[in-house]
Amino acid sequence: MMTLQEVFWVHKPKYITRATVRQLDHQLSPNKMFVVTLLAVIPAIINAHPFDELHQYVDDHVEDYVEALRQWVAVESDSSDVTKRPDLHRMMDMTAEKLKGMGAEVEMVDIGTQELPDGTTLPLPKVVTAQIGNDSNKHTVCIYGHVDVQPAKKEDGWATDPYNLTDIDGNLYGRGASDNKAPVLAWIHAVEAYQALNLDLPVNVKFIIEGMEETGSNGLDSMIVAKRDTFFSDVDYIIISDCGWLSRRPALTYGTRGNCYFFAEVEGPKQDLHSGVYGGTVIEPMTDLIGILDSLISPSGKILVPGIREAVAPFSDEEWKMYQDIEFDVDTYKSKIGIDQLMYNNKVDLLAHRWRHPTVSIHGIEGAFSASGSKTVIPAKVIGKFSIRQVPDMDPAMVKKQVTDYLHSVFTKRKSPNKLTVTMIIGAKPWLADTKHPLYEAGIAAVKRVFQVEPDLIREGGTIPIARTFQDVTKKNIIMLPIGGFDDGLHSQNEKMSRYNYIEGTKLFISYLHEVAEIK
Ligand SMILES: C[C@H](N)C(=O)N[C@@H](Cc1c[nH]cn1)C(=O)O
Ligand SMILES: [Zn+2]
Ligand SMILES: [Zn+2]
Repeated sequence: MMTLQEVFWVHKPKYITRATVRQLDHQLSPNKMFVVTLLAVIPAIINAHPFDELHQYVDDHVEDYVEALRQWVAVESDSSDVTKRPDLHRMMDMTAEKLKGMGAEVEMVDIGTQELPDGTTLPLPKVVTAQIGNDSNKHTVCIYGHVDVQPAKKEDGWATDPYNLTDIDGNLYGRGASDNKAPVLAWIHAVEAYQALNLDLPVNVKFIIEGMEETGSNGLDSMIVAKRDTFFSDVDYIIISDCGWLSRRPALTYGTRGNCYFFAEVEGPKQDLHSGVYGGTVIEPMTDLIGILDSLISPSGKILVPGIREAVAPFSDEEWKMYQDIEFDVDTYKSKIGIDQLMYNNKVDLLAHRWRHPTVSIHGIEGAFSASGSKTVIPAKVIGKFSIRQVPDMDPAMVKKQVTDYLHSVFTKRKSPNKLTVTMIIGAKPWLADTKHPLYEAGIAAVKRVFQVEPDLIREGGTIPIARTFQDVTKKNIIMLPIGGFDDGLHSQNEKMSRYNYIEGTKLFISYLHEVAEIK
């Protein structure tokens, strides 16, 4: 006769823990009334809920999780600053070590070099891939995240040192805390919790953690293509947690905008000039640049580049209805960002322009005088940096041509002797998922278990450059399962991750792994 332990591992009831089975087996196997007793205990065993055990484990390890985040935030892994590249390499090593420490099969994949504007090359940070579990009877999920960050300096207006995680009133402040270090750690801790309690992981788990997301995921597309028939061959689903909720209500994300990032360089005299001595005689590169940048968008937010607005997929009644039902308070939004007047006054228009319309943002001008104080200079060469967020059905290749042709035509009308060069350095496509896919049902169930509410189904205005490549190359379904708060201040001063979102988010991931395993 089978022991109770064997019976249960064969039939795998939903909520059984190994510990419970071992204990009962020890108590019951000598009993001649085995079958009768077994029938009697089944309901009790089925109700033995490992989530309580797992969630308790998470609650017991909060300070360890905060310490792990502190160590990661301390690394200035800014992918946009080449002088920080050694820190970025160290960050990738730390990520690999953490995954190795939990018994994962880890590889650090060399994705080549990056060409800098001066023609020199620099090694890209290696991509960390990892695998935990290889059971062909289970689904396999691949969790994607990034451990590079946006630039941050205390002088930018941070209240605390951006690289020293600071705990104030339950919020953990630090660059990269929410984007994307805490969510990556939360996934690792979710898997660790199963392991620590000797619970069978419900699915096989793979990780892909990169270090160039914030600059457009350089080198990652080709790695995905190269690994399509190896690393990805047994992956069923891809999970990304690199975005935030829209309100205090948890959310599942089904779309991201893409991004086309441009450099417009205007070159004039061979060096900077005294504005008193030369001003009025030279045609200034900065004036030309401001003129062409001003031609991109009207004060009311209308994109003026011909062809861009025409490419946008129409806004359907169904979408309008969906947006109408989403929890989003316009006044809270305004007060969180500290403005009285927005481009639009109503919720639906605001959400639509945040998620499913393109927009132009002007980010900065390299070569322009920007320090405090007054310098009377005519900069000789300036590079305007702007981006256009992409939505269905825009095509970055088309946008590149539209923007380049348009800026040259505006520049030509100025009859300037200066030289204009337009380059598109990032061309990331938008991504959209099918919310009817069981991955989303699983997300709803996991959110309900942990937060006792239905999640909102939302889109993300930001870009996860690799999302669309994952979809197009691997043909796997993707879900975005955010745990960031709506007010985390990504890319901004005083970025934070709340303890609540970090810890309850870890529990959400624990539950989600279980729900994904249930997908037929
Ligand atoms: C949403 C994600 N956390 C993020 O911040 N992505 C960046 C990626 C990007 C796009 N262009 C350049 N970098 C973003 O949306 O800005
Ligand atoms: Zn991110
Ligand atoms: Zn980011």
